[in-house]
Amino acid sequence: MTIQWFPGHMAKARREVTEKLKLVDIIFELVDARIPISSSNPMLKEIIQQKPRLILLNKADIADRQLTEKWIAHYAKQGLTALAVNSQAGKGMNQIIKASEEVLKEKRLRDKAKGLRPRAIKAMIIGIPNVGKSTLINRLAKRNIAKTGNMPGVTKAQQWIKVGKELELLDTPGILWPKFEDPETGYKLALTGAIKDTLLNMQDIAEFGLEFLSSHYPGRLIDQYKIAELPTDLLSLFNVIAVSMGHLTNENEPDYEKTAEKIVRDIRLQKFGNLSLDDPESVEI
Ligand SMILES: Nc1nc2c(ncn2[C@@H]2O[C@H](COP(=O)(O)OP(=O)(O)OP(=O)(O)O)[C@@H](O)[C@H]2O)c(=O)[nH]1
Repeated sequence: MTIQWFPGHMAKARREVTEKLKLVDIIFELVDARIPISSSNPMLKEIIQQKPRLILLNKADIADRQLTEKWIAHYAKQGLTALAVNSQAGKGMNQIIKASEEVLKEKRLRDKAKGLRPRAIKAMIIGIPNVGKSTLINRLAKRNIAKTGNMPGVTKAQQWIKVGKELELLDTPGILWPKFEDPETGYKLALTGAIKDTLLNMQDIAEFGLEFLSSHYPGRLIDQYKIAELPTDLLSLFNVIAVSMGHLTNENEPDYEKTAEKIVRDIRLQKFGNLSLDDPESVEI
């Protein structure tokens, strides 16, 4: 199942998030550590207004560690706190509570000065489909609350979950749409499994992936497909991989469809190791 983000659906998603915003002190903006910008919502700031936000770079276990550090430093320069987390393994969960307290420190001091009793921080998770919202909720709750799956758009229910004494989390995340502005973002979302393949042309996705790998990780490309030397043009590279992998048609021509599927699958299965496709130095922010 894929959410088709028609204007009506976007307006509804926005309304739902705006409603829930009133209930919480802080937003946990969940993004994919491999594509922090491409997996963010283009209107988040406008939607949440002044609400404090903690950025969680999820799936950090399969992202390029150096780039994740670069992203954290990049956000810090903007006065934003970002944490690398791995919701699947439950790594970084304690830091989430500590960082929330830090982000809300001044507000909590002001509340104290007003004589208000300290209470648990109320939070909600917001993110695009398939970024790991349900997995994170289940990890923080230490039990299965929400439905998870490797398909965008499968989250339901609504209640508060106690996470220790300090945090209460809405059990239903806010789901917002990804960016659609440029084809590059689409390819990155497809390569990380955030959107369905059928929304884009498989050969275009593979081509983008190959171009990215040849410029950023040529050694891994050579090793994975046992290529002697990287051709400089993409068509020759496609041909070399097709031959090397034995993806040929009955006429012994390169089978572009099969080869493209193989390349995309291999990227998603981390056959090239940990990859991050957004770099704060090259992505337009
Ligand atoms: N490697 C890795 N995979 C993760 C992590 N967190 C979630 N996943 C996987 O990502 C996929 C999507 O996770 P979900 O929790 O269903 O994502 P969601 O954001 O709730 O998705 P929707 O319900 O579609 O909005 C699942 O296959 C998870 O196992 C993580 O930290 N690391």
